Amino acid sequence: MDKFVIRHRKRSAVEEDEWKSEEPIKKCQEDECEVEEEFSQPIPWQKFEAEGLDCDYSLLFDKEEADRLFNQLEEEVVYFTGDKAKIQVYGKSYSVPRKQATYGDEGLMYSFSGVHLQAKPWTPTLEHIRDAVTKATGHTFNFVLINRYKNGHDHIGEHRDDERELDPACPIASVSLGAVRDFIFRHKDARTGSSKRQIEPVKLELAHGSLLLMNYPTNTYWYHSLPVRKKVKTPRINLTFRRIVKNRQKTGIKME
Ligand SMILES: O=C(O)CCC(=O)C(=O)O
Ligand SMILES: [Fe+2]
Repeated sequence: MDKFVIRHRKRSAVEEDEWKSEEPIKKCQEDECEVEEEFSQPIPWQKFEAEGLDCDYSLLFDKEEADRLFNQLEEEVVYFTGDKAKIQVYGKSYSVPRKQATYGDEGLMYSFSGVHLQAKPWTPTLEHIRDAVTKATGHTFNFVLINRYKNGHDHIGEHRDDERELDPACPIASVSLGAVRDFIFRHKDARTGSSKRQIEPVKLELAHGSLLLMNYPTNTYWYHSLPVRKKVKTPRINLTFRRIVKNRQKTGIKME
């Protein structure tokens, strides 16, 4: 078994078309997926793997708690506006197709594509979610990047979170709240160029209250994206908890 897909609901015809327009994938049956229970909390984990890809997926919060956390974040989180909500590509300024915020330990900074985003101090809700992730995984985090997608038009393009200031021993822990969205991994050798290889993408759905761990070396070999899904009418908040090594701090994610 080398590929997984995790689906939580039946798709409409339009959604099926959107999936089919991306490359096909091999599906596995739920019962083929390994369930890991090696972390401190007895929540069931699904492991999915491919060449150079190692991720763990779980439902961290039940619907009631996920709803509550989503609503609290809608009250609490202050997103960047103005120049801080834009990126620079070859000297031109572009608006990011989503809203972003960064929180974390004092003095931490996140930089990409010409913007430098200072971490705001943790809020109580963010501390609560961070601590739940730590309890479930055994890993500690000093920074979170928050992306808010107002509907299915908001998205994030293919990129890797492979910056040298991220501690490779610590997975990137991605918590999703709100609308279910598709999430796609593509191997770097399956993208473009003369050495392009036939490696199937890995597609999954990130559910309300879910936790996805991207373990080393996933972000070395695989790009990921949250594509446009026009049928999605409701918002989603994603929190990627990270561990930044302070004295290595320089840049953040690179958008390509
Ligand atoms: O919204 C997501 O699920 C992904 C966000 C992401 O890739 C990132 O913050 O680097
Ligand atoms: Fe990312």
